[in-house]
Amino acid sequence: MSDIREQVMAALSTVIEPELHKDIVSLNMVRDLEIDGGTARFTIVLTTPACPLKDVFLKRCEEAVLGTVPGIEQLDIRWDSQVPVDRRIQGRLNAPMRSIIAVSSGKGGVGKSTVSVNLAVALAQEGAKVGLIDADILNPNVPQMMGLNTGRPKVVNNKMQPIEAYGVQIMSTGFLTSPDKPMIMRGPMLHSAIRQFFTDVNWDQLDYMVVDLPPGTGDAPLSLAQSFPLAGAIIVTQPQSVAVSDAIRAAAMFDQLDVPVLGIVENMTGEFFGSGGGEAFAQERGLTFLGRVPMAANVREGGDYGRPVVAVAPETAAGAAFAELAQRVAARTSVVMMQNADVIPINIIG
Ligand SMILES: Nc1ncnc2c1ncn2[C@@H]1O[C@H](COP(=O)(O)OP(=O)(O)OP(=O)(O)O)[C@@H](O)[C@H]1O
Repeated sequence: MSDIREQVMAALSTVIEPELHKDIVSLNMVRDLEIDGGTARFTIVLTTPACPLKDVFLKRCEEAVLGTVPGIEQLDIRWDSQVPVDRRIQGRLNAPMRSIIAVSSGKGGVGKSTVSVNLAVALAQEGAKVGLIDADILNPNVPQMMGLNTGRPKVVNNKMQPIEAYGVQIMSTGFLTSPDKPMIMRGPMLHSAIRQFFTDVNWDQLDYMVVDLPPGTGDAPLSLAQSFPLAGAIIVTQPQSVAVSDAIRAAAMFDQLDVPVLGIVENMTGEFFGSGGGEAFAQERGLTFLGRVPMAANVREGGDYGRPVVAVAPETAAGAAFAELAQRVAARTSVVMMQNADVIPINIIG
């Protein structure tokens, strides 16, 4: 029996993880192999629950094992996932989260908060544990976009309780102020307010913390991007060239700060703003193009009425675009994290 197990493992070690370019056995993604008659049963541990490659793995494992290991006629694969752990978060923030993803834009109004909200909801729909910090302290839009009008968060053990909607844990200054009494804060106060959102909130153990940064490349986004250990940043742009030139500035800012750019999202494509500017920019700079989201009435209404389109209309073009976007972001985050020396990959977590 152990002989067959070894043969199955040897066959599986020819299956290469397409994005990490290593075989799935040395990555320790194959666990708990059992042979039961003609069935090989095992678990594959992915680097994200939102993995777009499950079908590819299934097919490649079948090709590797069936017909090469005598007596094995079928595979019974169970799926599990472990998002890599960014150790800098424990060291610098002591906050219970594995990775932090910033959503940014070169200028205001391009749909950064809309992308943050739908990305967070889509990742949660895939089974990830997700938090969302609205770091746009002076113009917090996340509560409205998530349909939350809840008042102040409860305090438990001297920490605020995050407020949950659509499976996502959320913290925003929108919960602490009212639109007619906006917060007046200067740089250092803004900064310590956001730090408290990481450290003084009772977050569950999260796979992904999505941070909706303030727009642009001014002091506030710059100092935030600099002081929190980001796995990487997403840049949202509209397709037209004026918007793209602002996105170029955002990319340059992250380069200077040594924050990896996870990729470019082109939002509001269609007749009005056109299409393709964000993708062309990504190609020119050697950045990943994460996808485009069409300009659609249901996206705006979703924001206005607090019903994220990826949750309430996943079958529409915009809903499907956000779901695909989330998978690409998750896959890209794993790849970028695994290249970072401060990250504990799945092959060590055991
Ligand atoms: N794909 C889309 N189709 C239609 N409307 C959209 C789309 N994306 C965003 N919007 C709408 O555009 C407006 C601006 O979006 P949003 O608030 O997300 O932008 P932002 O970049 O976060 O802005 P800010 O600079 O204020 O933070 C909102 O009314 C939103 O509903």
